[in-house]
Amino acid sequence: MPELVFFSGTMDCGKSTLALQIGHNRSARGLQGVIFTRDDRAGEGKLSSRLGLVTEAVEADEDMDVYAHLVDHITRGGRADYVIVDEAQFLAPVQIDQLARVVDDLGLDVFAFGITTDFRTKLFPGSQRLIELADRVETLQVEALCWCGARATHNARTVGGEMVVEGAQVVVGDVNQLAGEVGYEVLCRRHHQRRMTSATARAGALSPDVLPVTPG
Ligand SMILES: Nc1ncnc2c1ncn2[C@@H]1O[C@H](COP(=O)(O)OP(=O)(O)O)[C@@H](O)[C@H]1O
Ligand SMILES: Cc1cn([C@H]2C[C@H](O)[C@@H](COP(=O)(O)O)O2)c(=O)[nH]c1=O
Repeated sequence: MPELVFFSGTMDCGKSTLALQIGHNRSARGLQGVIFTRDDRAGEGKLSSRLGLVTEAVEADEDMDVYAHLVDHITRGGRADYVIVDEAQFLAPVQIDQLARVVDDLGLDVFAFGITTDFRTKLFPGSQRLIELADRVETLQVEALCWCGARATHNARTVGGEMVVEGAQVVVGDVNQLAGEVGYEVLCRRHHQRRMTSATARAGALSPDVLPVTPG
């Protein structure tokens, strides 16, 4: 049975790498996929992984009907044996419904990859709809880690290493940005709740100890 599968996790946990691997393994067996993405860091119409691999993809603009695009592709004689969607959190809920229709009406597997929550721990609308509609939600096996060594479960947005909690939901960016730039850092829940990034934890460790207070 064809499935809609949502591979979800934090930033930097290997989602795009897995998307590329799934595509590679299928193309090695003669299958042809259609790859969609939206707002990849590498630019329009790209699916890129931090391991250095990149492939061409169809940019799923906000007003694209993904189902209609695939029907048109097939009608024109194009092949579509399966579908991959990276940065799926950026898709509109209606586009996730279209992906479900691709599974149910066109009989294709759809593998969607995306982060679940934004820098304020709120679900992205696209991810919410995927959780609602997917046949399976899979967590990636390779854990991204918080600076403390615990499994990273949340995404923080940072400016100069300090966590910010206000701003637009969508700001394309990366982890390990230079000081002063807007960037992201993955944290465990405890440190996300306490707004402790690796930079603020380091600064705290370097500050001189407070003198012990002796009862007078
Ligand atoms: N130099 C490296 N050597 C080995 N693995 C790396 C290196 N750089 C990145 N990675 C791996 O790539 C992962 C990020 O992969 P990527 O597919 O770009 O993540 P995502 O799409 O989830 O943001 C990291 O968690 C790490 O496991
Ligand atoms: C947390 C968060 C992330 N983003 C952006 C930053 C990146 O461009 C992508 C995630 O890409 P990755 O391949 O999973 O690393 O999402 C955002 O726009 N808003 C956020 O709150």
